[in-house]
Formats: sequence, structure tokens, C-alpha cells
Amino acid sequence: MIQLKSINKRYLHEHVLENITCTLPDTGFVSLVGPSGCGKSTLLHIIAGLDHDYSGEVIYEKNKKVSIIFQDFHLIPWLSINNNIRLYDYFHKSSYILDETLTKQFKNTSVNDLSLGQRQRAAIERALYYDPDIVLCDEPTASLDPDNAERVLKILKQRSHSSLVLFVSHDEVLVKQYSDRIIEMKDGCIIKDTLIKKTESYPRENHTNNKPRHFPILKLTIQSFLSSRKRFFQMSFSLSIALLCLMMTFTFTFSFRNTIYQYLSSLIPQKSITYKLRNDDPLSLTHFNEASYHYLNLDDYDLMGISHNSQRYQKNDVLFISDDSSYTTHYIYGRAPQNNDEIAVPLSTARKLAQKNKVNTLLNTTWTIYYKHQLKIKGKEVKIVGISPQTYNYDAFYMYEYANYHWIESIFNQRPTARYGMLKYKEDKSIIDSLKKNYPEYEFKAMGESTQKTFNQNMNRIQMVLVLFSILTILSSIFMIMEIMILHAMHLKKDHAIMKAYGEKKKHIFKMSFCQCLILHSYSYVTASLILLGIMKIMNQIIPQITDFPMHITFQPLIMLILWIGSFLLVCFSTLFSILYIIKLNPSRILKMR
Ligand SMILES: Nc1ncnc2c1ncn2[C@@H]1O[C@H](COP(=O)(O)OP(=O)(O)OP(=O)(O)O)[C@@H](O)[C@H]1O
Repeated sequence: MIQLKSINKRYLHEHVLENITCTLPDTGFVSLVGPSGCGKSTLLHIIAGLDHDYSGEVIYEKNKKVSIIFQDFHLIPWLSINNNIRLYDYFHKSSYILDETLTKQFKNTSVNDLSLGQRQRAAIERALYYDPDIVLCDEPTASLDPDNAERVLKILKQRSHSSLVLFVSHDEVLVKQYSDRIIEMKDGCIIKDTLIKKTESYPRENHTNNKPRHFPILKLTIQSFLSSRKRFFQMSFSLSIALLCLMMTFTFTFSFRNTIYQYLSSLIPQKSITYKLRNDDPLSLTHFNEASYHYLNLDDYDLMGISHNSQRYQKNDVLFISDDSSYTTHYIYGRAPQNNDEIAVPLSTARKLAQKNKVNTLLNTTWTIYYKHQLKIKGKEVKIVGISPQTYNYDAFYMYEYANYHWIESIFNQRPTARYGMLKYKEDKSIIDSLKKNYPEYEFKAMGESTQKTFNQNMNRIQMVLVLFSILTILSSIFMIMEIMILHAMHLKKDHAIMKAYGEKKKHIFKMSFCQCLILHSYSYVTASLILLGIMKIMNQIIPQITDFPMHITFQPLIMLILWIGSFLLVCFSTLFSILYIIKLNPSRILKMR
């Protein structure tokens, strides 16, 4: 039994339903008739639970299943006819046996390819599919030919023995022929309620086949994308572009920052401790021999460079070499130097000496290293025996320990003196305290620490400035992502209103939206990442050719991960924002929009 108690409904100032009160039976064929605009559809929408915006009460048992045949059919265009009919299954655990009496010939056709009559038949089959207790029929025969209208009426009549069929029609003949009761409306009021006969009630057959769909919401989401592939690709293309802008902005600024960082940090001293004797006496090589990272600064002897020409010194042939020689244990070609006449060079220097390629041809070739002392330049022949994998922004070579000292002694015929020494340390900064304690006759000073700190702070500022310069790109990308997701969610608002009539709950909308976000975002993110990799590869080939600046764009996994999380949250947030808005709308109002 359905009880309608004092139903009133207004559209702005227009009173559409006025104090509708009546009781409808559990079974039977009840017709609702009246002139156009008298409020019949509005009343059906209220009974179906699609219109919340009214006063009064609609009372029926909670477990009753209500279905509605819409006047405008409202089939979901991106679902096949078959899936439209089985719409109920997506939101419920039970599933029913499909009766295809009315739709057999076109069950796999797309909605858009059907005639009005065929659409109406599909809408009728959808409403009857899940064996409802109350069938609300809003002019279900308006688009049908007489034969099909009669078939539908017969089916509905049959149903009325076990369910309540509330039938709205302007066809007086059909109404008179099939109705058990006729309710007449005018200007939003019931003006006449005529009981014609009492229909016999039969118990309902149970049509459940108890085979629910697996992952129904995920399937629904995939179907929504598959059936409108063009739209999906358009959306994911726009989303990919927005994501690509974000990826490029962050990857490029970080790569740029790292390049500047490496370049500048190669120019500042590394973590090291300088020492000198308090009485300013020259140091000997034996000082601090026990310290594993030992380097002696030789007074007044400048290391000029390395050249392939041993006969003469020419400025252009000579590479600038940092005299801060380092040590390495790993070589990509050759081996470590074993005596004072052998050296190893890092890859960056080897590339210059060998004109970029075939660096291994340098092995066992002879080179001259030049030193300057009191305006005299002298050279010492050495053999390259190893190439290490390091690349620096300056040229460097590795030499046998103390080679500097011996070379200078041999080419200038005098023993060099050193007043300052340098100890390198790796991690343990406390070494300086123990040195001070153990060697009180020396002065020790940590180098590079505060420089490094200030340097890091400034690098962070540079990073901020780089990101600030890109703020417009970042903002427009964020705006674009939000816009795409909001438009997409809004695009589906009518479909959600239809699905609401077939049991879609808020949780289903959220689940479906989450699946949409996940699929759309993952697809777009992968696309954008692949494009980014392509662009990076091209740029890394082009940049060294057009500029000498050693810029190399590198893939930043951490940034990509942060971007993935951030953009996914943004996508979800924009969708959630629209979903919360859609949920608040009155489904009936959405369905009436054209
Ligand atoms: N969204 C709306 N905004 C404003 N007025 C509306 C809206 N929907 C319906 N109405 C008005 O409410 C009244 C009742 O409309 P309703 O569709 O319920 O009539 P009906 O009896 O079903 O008409 P018909 O037989 O032509 O389908 C009409 O006057 C209509 O203009």
C-alpha cells in the first residue's frame, strides 16, 4: 500500500501539486489522467524518490522496489540496450533473468541508433526487469504503434496482478480498457477517483538468478570510457598536457638547479682541513703521513696544464687543470698509476684530450704536464695509464702520491717547500678536535663548511626563484586539471540522476568517480611521462650542440612520485567537489533539463 499524505509541490510561485492525499493498493492497474501540465509526472517523480523538494509524506514499506518508465525514456547513451535494461544489477547484489520480449531485435544496438518507439520499449523492459513492487509508467505507450502499445499494455496488465502499476496516459481508450481504478487530476489536485473493478492478485514469481556481476562499478566505469572513446582520449589528452607542463616545470627546474649546483660546487673547496705549523716553518712530506687523505700545497709552483705537445708550451694546447688532484680507486679504462711517470685522468678531461670520443686510445700515450715557477714554465713527460669514470666541470688528473713534489724537484732542480697542508675528511667532522688535541704545535682550520652551508641556502633560493618563474604554468596546469575533472563529473550528472532511479546510492557515485579518476589519471600520467622522456632525450642531445653549458636534464623519480600523488589528489579533489554538488541537486530537476 502507498499512502500519499498532503503532497504539495511548488515551482517558484506556481503551485504544481496541491494537497494530494490518497491511498494506492499493493496490486492493480491504477491510471492517473488529466490535462497536460496538471502535475502527473511531478507526482510520479515524488513517489519514485527522485524529487525531494516537496512537502507532505509518501509512505510505503522500505523494502518495496519502485521502478519508473520515464516519459523521455532516459536511457543511458553510453550503455548498450542490454546493459541499460540491467542497470539495476550494477547497484545490487542480486541479478534477474532477462526477458527480451520487447527488445530482442536490437538488444546490442547503441541507444542513439534506435527509433523513439524502440527506446520506449527498452525503457519499459528496464523498468520491469528487476521485478518491482511498484511500476510507475509515465505515458509508456506515447511513442508506440498500436500493436506494440497493446503488447506493452498486456504485459503491464499481467504485472498488475502481482505489483502496483501506476499508469499515466492521455489515451482514454487504453485507460478505460485496462484500468481497475482511474484517478483524475486537474491543476495539481485530484478531482475524481473512480474504482472500476478489483484486480485479482497472484503471488509474484521469483525471477532472481542470484548471479551478481563482479566489480560492477569498475565495469560500469570502464564501459562509460569505452563507449565514448573519443571523449576519453580528448580528456586524457588535455590532462596529459597539463601533467606534462607540471612534470616539465619541476624536472627542468630541478635539473637546472642540479647543474648549477654541480658546476658551482666544483668551484668551491671540498670538505677539508688546512694546517700549518704555528711557527710558520716549512712542512715536510712526513707530516701527518698517517692521515689517509693527505695533500700538500706546494708554495709558488703553479700547475699550468697538460698538453700533447712535449716540444713547446702553447697556451691554447694546454688545458686548465685544477691542482687539487684527487684519488680514485675505480677505472673504466686502464689502471691506477704505479710510479711518478704515470697519471690517470677523469673521463671529462679524457674526452677533451681525445676530442670527445675513443678515450681509450689515450692509454699509454705520452703527455706533458707544465708547471710555472718564478715566470718560468717547465714540463714533465708522463704517460696516461688509466681513465676514471668521474666527470668534472674543470680538468683534473690523478697522479701517483707525492708526484707533484718529485716532478717539481726534478724539473726545477730544487726542493719545493710547503707551508700549508691539507687533510681531507669524509664524514667524521670530529677529526679536527682530535687533531688539535694531538698536535698542539699546528694550527688547524676546517674549510668549506660554512661556504657549503651558505651555498646550499642560496641554491634553495635559486630553486624557489625558478619555481616562482614557472608559477603561471603551474597554476594554469592545476586549473586545467580541475576544469577537466569538474566538466567530466558535471557531464555525468544526468546519468547519475537516471541511475538514482535504479538504486544508485551515494557510495556508488563515489566509487564510480574514484574509478574514473584512477583510470583517467593513470592513463594520462603514463602518457605524459612517456612524452617527458622523449622530450628529455631530444633536449639532452640538442643542448650540448647549441650551448657549451653542461646542462643535462635527468629523470627525477622523487619529483615524479610527488607529482603523481599530488596530481591524483587534485584530480580526486576536483571530482569530489563536483560530486558533492551533484548529490545536492534534485534528480527530478536534472532529468527535466534538456
Ligand atoms: N523544472 C520545472 N521548473 C518549473 N516548472 C516546472 C518544472 N517541471 C515542471 N514544471 C511545471 O509543473 C507543471 C506540472 O508538470 P508535469 O510535467 O508534472 O505535468 P504533466 O501533467 O506530467 O504534463 P504532461 O501530461 O504534459 O506530461 C507544469 O505546469 C510544468 O510547467
